[in-house]
Amino acid sequence: MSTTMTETPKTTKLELRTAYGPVFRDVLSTPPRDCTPDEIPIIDLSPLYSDDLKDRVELAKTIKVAAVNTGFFYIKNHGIKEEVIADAKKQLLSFFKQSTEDKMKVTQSKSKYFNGYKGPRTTFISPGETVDVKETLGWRYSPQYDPIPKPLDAIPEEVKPWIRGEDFVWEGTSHLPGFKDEVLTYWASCLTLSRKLVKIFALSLDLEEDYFDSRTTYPGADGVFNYYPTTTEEEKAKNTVGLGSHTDLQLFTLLWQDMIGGLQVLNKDGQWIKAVPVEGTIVVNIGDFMMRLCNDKYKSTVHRVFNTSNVERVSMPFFFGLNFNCVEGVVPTCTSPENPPKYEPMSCGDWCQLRFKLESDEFKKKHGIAAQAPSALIVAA
Ligand SMILES: O=C(O)CCC(=O)C(=O)O
Ligand SMILES: [Fe+2]
Repeated sequence: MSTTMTETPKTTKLELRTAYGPVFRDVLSTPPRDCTPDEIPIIDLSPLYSDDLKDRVELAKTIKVAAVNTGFFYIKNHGIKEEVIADAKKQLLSFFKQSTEDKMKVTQSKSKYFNGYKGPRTTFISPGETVDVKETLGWRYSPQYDPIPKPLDAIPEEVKPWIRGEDFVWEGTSHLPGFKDEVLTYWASCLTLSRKLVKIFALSLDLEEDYFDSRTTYPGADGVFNYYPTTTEEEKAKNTVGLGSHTDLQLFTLLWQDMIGGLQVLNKDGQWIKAVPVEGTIVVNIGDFMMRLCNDKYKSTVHRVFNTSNVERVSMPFFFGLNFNCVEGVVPTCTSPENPPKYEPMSCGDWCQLRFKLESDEFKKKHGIAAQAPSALIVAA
C-alpha cells in the first residue's frame, strides 16, 4: 500500500536583533547548499565607469533585480586594484598574528564609538546561536583620510559630533610597517567605489543619479578586518558560528572574502545558501538602512559565517551609509498612497548606535565574565 503525502518542510525560528527589538524569521531545516547564479549573480561593474548614462541605467536594472531577489550579488571589474586588496590582506594577517598583548593595544574598550580590536569569542551577534569565534579590528570614517579632500577647518558643525574615526587605532598599530598606509588605501578605494555604486542604486530606485551625493559627503564608512580561527572539534559539534546570523546596518556592504568559504545567506524561501567564494570578485549586500529608505523593496539579507575548514579564514567588509547626521525616511519614489511609508525618518548614525549598543549590552549581560577578559574562552554559552 502506498500513500502520497505532501510533506511540509520543517522550519525553525531564527531570532534576529534589530535596533527596535527582536524579529523572527522562519528557516528551513534542510542543510545549506551552494547558491545558484540566479540567487547570487555575478555582476560585471564595467558600465559603472562608462560615460554613457544608458550603460549606467542598464547596470542599475541588473542590480535592481539582484537587490529585490536575494539582496546579495558578486561584483567583478569593480575597479579596486588587486594589489591594493593583497596589501590590505597582508596587513590584516600581520595584525592578527600578533600576540594578544599587542592586539590589545587597540582594544575596543578604549573606544567611544566601537573602533578597535575585539578578541575571539567576545561578541554574540545572534541571540539564538553561539558566541562568535571571530576576531575583529574596526575603524570608522575620518575626514582627513577621505579620498575627496576635506579641509578640516571647514567641517560643518552639525557633522562634527558624528565623526566616528579615532586615532588610537593607528597609534596602536604604528609598529606594523606600512599598516596605516595600506589599510587606508584599501579603505579609500572602497569608499570611492561605494560613492560610485550608490549613484547606480539611486538610478535603480528611479531617483536622480546624484540623489545620495550630498548625503554621502561625510558618510558612514566603516572598515573591518575579520579573522576566523579554525573551530575546535568540540565547537564544531556545538555548531559554533564564526559570526552569527545578522543583517548589516547601513546602505550596503562591500565584502571581500578569501577563497576558504563559509559565508551563508538566507534566501527568500528561508533556505541557507552558501555564497561560495569567486576569485576576483567582491560581494555586495543590502543593509537595513537601504531597506528602510526603499520601504522594503530591497532586502537587507540575513547572513552568517561558519569556518568549518581546517585553516584560518579572513574577510574585509566595508560598510557604507549616509552621513550620520542625515535624517532620512522612505525616499519619494518608493512610497505612494497605496504604499505608505513603513518607517519614520531617522538618522543613519542613531540607527547604527542603537544596535551597536544593544549588541554590546546584551553580550555583557549574558557573558559577563568573558566580557571582562576578552581573550577568555567561553565554556558555557
Ligand atoms: O566574513 C564574512 O564573510 C562576513 C562578514 C560579515 O557579515 C560582517 O562583518 O558583517
Ligand atoms: Fe555582515
